[in-house]
Amino acid sequence: MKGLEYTSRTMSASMDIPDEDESGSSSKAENVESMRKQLKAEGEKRDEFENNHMKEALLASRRSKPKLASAQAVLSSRLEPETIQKEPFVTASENPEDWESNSVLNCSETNNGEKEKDRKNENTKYIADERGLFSGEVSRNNMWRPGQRERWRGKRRERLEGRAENIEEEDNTTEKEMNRGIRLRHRQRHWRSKEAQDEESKKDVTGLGGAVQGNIDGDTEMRGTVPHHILSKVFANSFASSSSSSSSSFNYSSAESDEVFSEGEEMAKRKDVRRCRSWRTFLTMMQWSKRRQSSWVQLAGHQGNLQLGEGGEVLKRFNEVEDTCLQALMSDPLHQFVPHYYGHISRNGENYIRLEDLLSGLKQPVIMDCKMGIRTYQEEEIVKARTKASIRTDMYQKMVKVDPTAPTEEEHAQRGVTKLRYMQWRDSTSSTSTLGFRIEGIMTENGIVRRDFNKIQSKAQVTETLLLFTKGQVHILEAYLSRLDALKETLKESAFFRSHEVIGGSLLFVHDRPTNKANIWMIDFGKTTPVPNNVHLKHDIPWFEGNREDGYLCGLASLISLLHVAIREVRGQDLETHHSQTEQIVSELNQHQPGINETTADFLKETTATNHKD
Ligand SMILES: Nc1ncnc2c1ncn2[C@@H]1O[C@H](COP(=O)(O)OP(=O)(O)OP(=O)(O)O)[C@@H](O)[C@H]1O
Ligand SMILES: O=P(O)(O)O[C@@H]1[C@H](O)[C@H](O)[C@@H](OP(=O)(O)O)[C@H](OP(=O)(O)O)[C@H]1O
Repeated sequence: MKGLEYTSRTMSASMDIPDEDESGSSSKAENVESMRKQLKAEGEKRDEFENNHMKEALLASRRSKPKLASAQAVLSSRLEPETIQKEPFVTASENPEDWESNSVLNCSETNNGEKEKDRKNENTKYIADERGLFSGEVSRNNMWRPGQRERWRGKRRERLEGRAENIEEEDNTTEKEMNRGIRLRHRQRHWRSKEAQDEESKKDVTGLGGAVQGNIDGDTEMRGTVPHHILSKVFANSFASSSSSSSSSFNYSSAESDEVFSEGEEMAKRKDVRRCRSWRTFLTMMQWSKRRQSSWVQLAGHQGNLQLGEGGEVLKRFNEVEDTCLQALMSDPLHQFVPHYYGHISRNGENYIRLEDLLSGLKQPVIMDCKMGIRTYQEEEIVKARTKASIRTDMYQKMVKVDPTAPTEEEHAQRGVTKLRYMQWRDSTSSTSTLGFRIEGIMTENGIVRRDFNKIQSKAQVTETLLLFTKGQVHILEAYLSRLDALKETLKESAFFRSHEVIGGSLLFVHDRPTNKANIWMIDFGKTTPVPNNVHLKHDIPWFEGNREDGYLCGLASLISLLHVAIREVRGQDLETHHSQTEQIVSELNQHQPGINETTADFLKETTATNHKD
């Protein structure tokens, strides 16, 4: 698992924000204060300018309705936005690489309750600070000590171009204070973004819908809001990480930014640079947007049920059962395994659940959807089949396509089957009934989607598919294994899991080589229902009608066990290769040094075996 990073909120909670150094002389404090004023004034102008372009960009993007790639599986965004999502805009690294990788890290934020509370308090403090410190007019020229301005400009340019680490390394207290000023501002913006996001989520949960217009609390900083839900989140993260880490890499570079401005030219050039930066921001934003939209895919499930929202979130057709579950899950230990729930939204008369896009920030996601449980139909389906069974032609056709001999004579004659019959047949011909899960679909690194796993049933076939999915990369298999172990532990503590029959829920496996991330998420709660208080589900015992058992833990245990098998297989193959290589070395040595004794040969074999094991 070395080197592989989880994208879970818990494990990625490393989005560190630098501690403010409270010490310092009063003159330094004055400098910082002046700096803040300076930054505030500059920032407001720049924000206004950039936001105008951002708005144009968003309008243009709406007009052009960005196409979503991959004909097989990617859904096109068919919805016209009615309203604009309100999120605070946070300027950020212009390097889209940073945005993407950090967007995933953003997730970490919701997991650590105490830490988050502290940060929020801190944030409140910063907002108060800013209101106090940044108010009033500032005369720029009297803010600078001789030479300080040039140094600062140089450093600022460097920072924008990708040498943030140098700034940190410079032993110049004044400039460090200045950078702290910037970080303070970025951090403040970051937290405002988060607060506004939280605020919006709350409104959504209470049923007010996702779209809110206007400023929050009349805060003047909110003038700079950009109606891009995810972008602001990503920007915020990007900033938090870029400002927090001295090793942040800004790969962005430009010809203009290499120039050193003279005093006289300074203002005009700065304006130009800002304009260029705005356009660059716009272009990179569009590129980013196009890229991430094209990587989103609906692998399994009802085609057309899901789509990528305007703001980058996933919109799933509203289902009250699922909505209720997601709300409950947000305050359950399982929330770290569930996409973040942002409430619901109405578009063109249709209601949607807004969910975190689990592929966001990934460049070449490889995905697998495993439907969990020893059955995929609810008990009510049995009742329906007994009472008012409707004959499904579509299901008959799906059945015949997989196995023409599957329907009975009667079913052939009526060219239809009941839903229960079809679902039971699906469960029994796949690994659902025996292993407690089945593979629904896989998308490979090159975007090819495969859903032809209907007949994969035996342990050997599943193991082979797991190896195909991970390309036999042990560190990925191990990362998944570890995540499943963590899920198993969390399920034991989950009140939600104890009290719900989970039918048709999936585990979404996602790994991404370029960003070195792997994760497993619980999705699809459309058929997850609470059981009466007197029913205590075990999730790992056989089902019979009435006991509501779903066998979710059977499926999890099978998956864990098969991942072990897959790992052993890869290791075994590696070991075989190592053995044959060692044999070859020994025989070559023997040719050159005929006296090589058996102990040396054994030692060599043993060493390669031990190395391999490590
Ligand atoms: N939050 C998410 N982020 C990214 N992709 C998602 C997300 N939720 C779902 N998907 C994609 O959509 C697919 C289907 O999701 P889901 O199982 O929730 O749909 P469904 O229509 O309810 O499925 P079913 O027909 O099995 O009930 C998943 O396989 C996955 O590829
Ligand atoms: O995967 P398949 O073989 O295509 O079969 C579908 C699958 O079992 C879905 O889970 C089920 O929807 P529900 O989970 O919502 O019942 C759907 O029923 P439906 O056609 O009645 O929607 C089936 O057609």
